[in-house]
Formats: sequence, C-alpha cells, structure tokens
Amino acid sequence: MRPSAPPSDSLVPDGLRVLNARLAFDARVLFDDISLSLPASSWSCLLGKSGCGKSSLLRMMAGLDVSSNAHLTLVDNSDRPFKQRIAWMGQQDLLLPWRRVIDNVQLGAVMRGEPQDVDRAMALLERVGLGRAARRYPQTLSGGERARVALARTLFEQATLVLMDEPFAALDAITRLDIHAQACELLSDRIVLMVTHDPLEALRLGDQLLVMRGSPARVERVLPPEGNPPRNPATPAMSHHHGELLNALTEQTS
Ligand SMILES: Nc1ncnc2c1ncn2[C@@H]1O[C@H](COP(=O)(O)OP(=O)(O)OP(=O)(O)O)[C@@H](O)[C@H]1O
Repeated sequence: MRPSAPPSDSLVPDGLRVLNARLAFDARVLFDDISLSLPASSWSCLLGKSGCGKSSLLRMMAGLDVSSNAHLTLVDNSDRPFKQRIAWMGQQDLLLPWRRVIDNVQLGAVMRGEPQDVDRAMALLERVGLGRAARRYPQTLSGGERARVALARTLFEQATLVLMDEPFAALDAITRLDIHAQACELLSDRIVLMVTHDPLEALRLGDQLLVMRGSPARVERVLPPEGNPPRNPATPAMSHHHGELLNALTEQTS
C-alpha cells in the first residue's frame, strides 16, 4: 500500500478543521475523537465501508440532529455561523417538480425568505450548459441534466463548505465523467467534502483521500495520484492507485 499519513494537525488558513468528532447510538460507538483538516479550495473525498458512519459525519457537520450522543467542533477563521456557509448536495437531487429549473436553482433564497436573483441563477445555468432549459420543469430533464441543475443550485448558495453525499452515484459512467469535470472547475474555490463509494471517483476528484475504517472508525489519509483533478481515469497510474485504495478499504483494522 502507498504511504499514508494521519490527518494533519495543523490549522489551515482559510480551511476548516473538524475536531473530536464522536458518534454513538446507545452502546455502539461508530467513531470517537476523529479530527480532520479540510484545506481551502480543495476536494476531500471520504470513503469507507458501508455503515462506518460517513453520511452521519457529514450530517453532523451540517448541524443536523443525528444522535443524542453526537459531537464535533468545526473551526475556521470566519465569524459567520457555519449554517449560513454550508451547502448540501446529496444522491437525490431534491428538485421540486412544480418549480421551473430557474426557480429550483434559487430555492435556498426562497426558503430563507431572501430576494431571488434571476440574473445570477441564469448565469449559473449557462455555466453548467443548461441556459436553454431555464423555463423547463425537472421531469422533462435527463438524470445528467438534473444533476447539473442541482450543481447550479449548490453554486447559487455561495457556501464556503460544500458537503456532498454520493451526489453522482445515480448517473451513468459517461455522464459522471462529464459532470466531474464541470463540478471540479465550478467548485474549485470551495472547501468540498464528498462521500463516495467509488474509489475511481475519489481518485479522479480528490486533492485529499480520507478512508474511514476500524471500529470505532478512524480516518486515515491515503496519498492521491500525481496531478491535478479531474484526473484521467484511463491511465496505468490510476489503475495502480485504484488497486491500492481498494486494499486500504478492505484491510481490516481493529
Ligand atoms: N438514528 C439511528 N439510530 C440507530 N442507528 C443509526 C441511526 N442512524 C444511523 N444509524 C446507523 O449508523 C451506522 C452509520 O450510518 P451511516 O449512514 O452514517 O453510514 P455510511 O458509512 O454513510 O453508510 P453507507 O455507505 O451504506 O451509506 C449504520 O449502521 C446505521 O444503521
């Protein structure tokens, strides 16, 4: 296996630290004392066996109520409350079928009772290649187009931290490659933490690869391949890293 390093302890300027994350359901401790650093303008991909607590960790970071025995501290150098600086993108796009695409992009503003900004929403739709679909309803779009609308809605939020829980899992392989490239470019100035089950997706997009394993789970960093994301998945180096990451995911730890 390639050299791995424990999550860095240093505070990253303009980045984010998660400190002392703990989650238990009754007597079952999923993880305890997990700390990680998420650097500014970077993608961190979180992998691990089903049930190890990846989604729960993300939900805890989003400030959602996961368990009475859930705790973590988020630290960065901004004074604005975290809840105002977090965007969420999940496996389901959660587009409202009765709202046009342009209105779905602005949904966050509507729900918060803020003024809409049609020009900015339109500019974002143009950036994801869907300017001409602005007046359509979600059910008239393909899965890939819906995912791009969800991406535009995430961008509309102007959040510093973007939490993604398997956002591309439902897409076919080719559409996924396309949207990887787009998401990578459009979210390059954010702190992204993405849960994925797909090692190749993590290797393509991750500046940092975080593997949760063990019981209670710990987080270990696995070095990503050379080069900047989005990396070409069809290279010998990627195949090599793919094998190593699969090994890291399946190796048993106490
Ligand atoms: N409210 C709850 N009460 C009891 N157990 C729960 C509750 N919510 C989640 N769990 C358990 O916590 C564990 C972690 O769930 P979580 O969804 O975070 O895992 P995950 O690593 O994201 O899994 P997957 O990769 O399959 O999505 C699971 O075993 C789940 O059954």
